[in-house]
Amino acid sequence: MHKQTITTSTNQYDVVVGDDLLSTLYTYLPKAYQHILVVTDSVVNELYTEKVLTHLPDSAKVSVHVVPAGEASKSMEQYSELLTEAIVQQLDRKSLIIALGGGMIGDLAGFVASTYMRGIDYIQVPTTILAHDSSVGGKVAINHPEGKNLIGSFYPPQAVIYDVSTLQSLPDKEIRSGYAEVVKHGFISNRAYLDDVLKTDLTTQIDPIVTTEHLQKGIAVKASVVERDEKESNIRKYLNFGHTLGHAIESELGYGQITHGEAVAIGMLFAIRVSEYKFKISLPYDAFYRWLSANNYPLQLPAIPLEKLVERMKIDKKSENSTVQLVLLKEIGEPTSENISDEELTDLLEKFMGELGSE
Ligand SMILES: NC(=O)c1ccc[n+]([C@@H]2O[C@H](COP(=O)([O-])OP(=O)(O)OC[C@H]3O[C@@H](n4cnc5c(N)ncnc54)[C@H](O)[C@@H]3O)[C@@H](O)[C@H]2O)c1
Ligand SMILES: O=C(O)C(=O)C[C@@H](O)[C@H](O)[C@H](O)COP(=O)(O)O
Ligand SMILES: [Zn+2]
Repeated sequence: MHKQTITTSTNQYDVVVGDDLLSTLYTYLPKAYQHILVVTDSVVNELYTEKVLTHLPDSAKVSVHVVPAGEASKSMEQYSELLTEAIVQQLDRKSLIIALGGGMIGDLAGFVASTYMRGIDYIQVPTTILAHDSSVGGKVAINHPEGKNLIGSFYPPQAVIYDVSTLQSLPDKEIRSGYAEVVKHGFISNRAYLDDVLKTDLTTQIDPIVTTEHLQKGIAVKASVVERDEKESNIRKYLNFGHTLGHAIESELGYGQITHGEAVAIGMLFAIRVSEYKFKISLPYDAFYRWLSANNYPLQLPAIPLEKLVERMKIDKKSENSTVQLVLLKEIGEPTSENISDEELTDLLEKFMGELGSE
């Protein structure tokens, strides 16, 4: 078991990573709760809810709310249903929400926790590789049809309890999606970590020891950023590497048509190309492309009109005065955030989409 404490200017909480933590979940709760609402999705519910329920204290009243699996549930409708559930179950200010699942559940349940009665406690119990990223740092949100995560808050959990044995049941697509964020943490932090991650073969059974090491390093990268800039005034933007285009692709194709990580992978390829062009440098675009291709990431998209992508990118939360900001790399481990005009963005996107090809 590995424990890391996240300390920001306003908060402190533990991120505990280890095997079979679901069966000792109650020992990691920061305090005793009389009333607990477990929020999970329809897939994770079948796999892990019972284990969680068996190991919560008998003294607590526990209810479960199951949301349909998939990105489409990070919606106003599910948010509203969950708030109604919290009211019906009579959760009060001393109650706890347990977000049991991947990033979709963490973001949705965390946003409910941040707004119900102006904020109640919640803990993150991540069950995907991707959620090494989403469970840490306190960004919680739902999507709007116009754009990803447009409605949300910064609201840290009381604890993150990451039982990595749950990762054994992940389908290949979700392994790929999660590893894209691991690679992102490599690109924005250091070459040795990146090179190590790009040696991973995701087409064969993942090695739990190697993956756990990758996840712990990713969590450490994320922690060091959010500890210094919790509310994204400056360096937290770097965690958005690959996301400006990635989010535009997700919302334009329709939530859930492509996974978050798969879209971010394409976004990172674009950000690398733009970095090479802007800073007259060479980055490992080809090596990264080969790794993505060898691991079956979808690299050709249905044809999307460029102006639609540009419009979507302008809605991104980093934009100021409708000017798109892209996170670029001056070199591996040296991210920067740069404004880019619509004209330049359109030209660069056109070239990149041509290079990538469409379905
Ligand atoms: N808040 C943040 O900082 C942050 C960071 C990164 C991503 N995100 C968000 O996270 C979301 C993506 O998260 P995700 O990739 O975990 O998606 P997800 O939560 O939708 O999970 C992906 C799929 O895997 C299934 N699943 C989950 N755990 C499983 C397990 N152990 N075994 C088998 N199946 C399992 C789910 O039912 C779902 O079908 C996106 O909405 C993204 O915007 C947020
Ligand atoms: O924690 C962050 O900050 C990130 O940017 C992490 C991203 O991986 C994540 O997808 C996040 O939800 C994106 O944030 P957003 O502010 O662009 O919605
Ligand atoms: Zn992300």
